[in-house]
Amino acid sequence: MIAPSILSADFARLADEVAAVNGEPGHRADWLHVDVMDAHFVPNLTLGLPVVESLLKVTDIPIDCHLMIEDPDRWAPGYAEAGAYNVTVHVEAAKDPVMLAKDLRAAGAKAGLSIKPNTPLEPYVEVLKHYDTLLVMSVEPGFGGQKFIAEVLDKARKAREMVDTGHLNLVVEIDGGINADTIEQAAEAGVDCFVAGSAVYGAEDPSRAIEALRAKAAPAFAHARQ
Ligand SMILES: O=C(CO)[C@@H](O)[C@H](O)COP(=O)(O)O
Repeated sequence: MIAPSILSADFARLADEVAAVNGEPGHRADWLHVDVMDAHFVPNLTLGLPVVESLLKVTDIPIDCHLMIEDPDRWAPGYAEAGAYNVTVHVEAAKDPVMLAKDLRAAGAKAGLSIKPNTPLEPYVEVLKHYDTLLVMSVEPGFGGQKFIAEVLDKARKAREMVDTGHLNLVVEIDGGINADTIEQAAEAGVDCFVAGSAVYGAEDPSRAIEALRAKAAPAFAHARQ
């Protein structure tokens, strides 16, 4: 799956920017990645629930909210109640991630857990049994257009192995620095869903960029599953 991140879109023309990734099958975003930043958990400020509510009115692409905020236990369920498809919180910020996953699911969303590049996976394997998505950050959260940190692929590989052996049941998603040069390595590592901001919205034709990313990932994705 390809999930364009609207962080790299033109915020003054959001509805048009969303329409630009809602093309024919093959050119269409599978999920629309929405980065919520609070200027506390990360040093950047983006958008919040009112904008997500507006986006939900203009698209049927499942909305994948990535909450880079403090106190997600308090704020994240609101995004699920609004109708976001997947709501991801940071393990470094959640106070009770197991209870939070239950709250998100009870509100009708998939529950996602994100880990920063320097956060190890192992301590959270039991917690991840309550989640539907693992978002492996391949840049420090906060800004688009950063360089891919290849070292995080070990975490994606471990997660894939646990999914394949039935220890976990989740979508492995990666976020940060994904482009035509890096997507193959991520697909080889067993990633299912690729967030791409600048590689999609920095392209002249975002829907063609999605198609190109998918074409790069597909053979490596298939190879990793042989
Ligand atoms: O969460 C984040 C950044 O914190 C991402 O979703 C970025 O929006 C990805 O942008 P690119 O690295 O693909 O340009």
